[in-house]
Amino acid sequence: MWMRMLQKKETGFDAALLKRAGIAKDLYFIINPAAQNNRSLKIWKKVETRLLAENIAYQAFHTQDKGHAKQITIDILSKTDRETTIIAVGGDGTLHEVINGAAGYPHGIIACIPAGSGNDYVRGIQQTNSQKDALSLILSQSEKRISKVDIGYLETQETKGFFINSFGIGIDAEITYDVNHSASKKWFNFFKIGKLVYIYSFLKKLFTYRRTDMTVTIDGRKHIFRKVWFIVVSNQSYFGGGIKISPRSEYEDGRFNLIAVHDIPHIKLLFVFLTVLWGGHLRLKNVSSFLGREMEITSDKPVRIQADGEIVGNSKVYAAIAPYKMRILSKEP
Ligand SMILES: Nc1ncnc2c1ncn2[C@@H]1O[C@H](COP(=O)(O)OP(=O)(O)OP(=O)(O)O)[C@@H](O)[C@H]1O
Repeated sequence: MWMRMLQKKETGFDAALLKRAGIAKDLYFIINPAAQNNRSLKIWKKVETRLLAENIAYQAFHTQDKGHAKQITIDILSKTDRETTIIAVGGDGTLHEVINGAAGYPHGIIACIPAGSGNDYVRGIQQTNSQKDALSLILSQSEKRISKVDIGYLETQETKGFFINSFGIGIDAEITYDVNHSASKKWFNFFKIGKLVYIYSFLKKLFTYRRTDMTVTIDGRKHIFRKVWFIVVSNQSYFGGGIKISPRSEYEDGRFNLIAVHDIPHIKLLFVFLTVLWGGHLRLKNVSSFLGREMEITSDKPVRIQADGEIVGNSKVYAAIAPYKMRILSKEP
């Protein structure tokens, strides 16, 4: 009976119901129905079927708009001090919002059922991009699977908040903007090749993007890069839907890895992306790599900035490792 009541609740909140169910950690699923061009709902149906079959108590909330996943997360975590697992059913954008809602609540544990187009978080941090494995991980409720992961704090002229994967300034953010506003994303997702949309957009931007000079300060030390294609500051290895741009990133070491790709011709940029396949890009002369806790980047001309695949600003960004870690569920690498 209580199971049925829990499943029906989509917008309410009643921790007492879960307490009566007697489970160690409360489970809340936040589903973004718009992720992967609405395919996420089919994924959620499969998850729901398994939850029902295994008689698992949970609550589910569907987001109604951008920003809603953050608000739902705050609503859940601010009303309890019980161990609470919040599961984003969506892509990196949904997870970005959940992280922003959960930051500062030590009883929150974050997980993700991959249902987006790129899914860099599950690839790099959760360590599994299989929906089935992700759900098993969530249902195992094992303490051993909870890792304490760094998150980044970021400020631009337009916004401030947290990120978990990376942020980037330059052509990567222009591609992010293009992908999120193009009709082609729908078609790539339709044919289940969602991450190829980034490559398609990259090829479109390659000959139109205007490189700019950027000034970077890393833990107080200043560097100037000329004709920058992009600078990415990573907490984990992957960005752009599976590109292993930052293979040396460790998400528990209290440092970011900054990679700047600068002052190279168009054709060589293609070569850089080929060498990424085996990590060879880090040995190229105009690919610079630094580790640090605090970074400030200023571009000479306006250029977009993305964080976890969401556009967060233009031209100037400050970021630092946040003072607290995020508890996340992850498979052993
Ligand atoms: N109900 C909703 N309607 C429209 N957009 C929404 C809704 N809920 C969330 N969003 C927004 O949808 C956007 C895309 O979500 P998300 O990034 O999770 O999926 P994706 O783009 O398919 O995946 P990825 O980022 O991994 O490529 C996010 O910016 C999020 O804020």
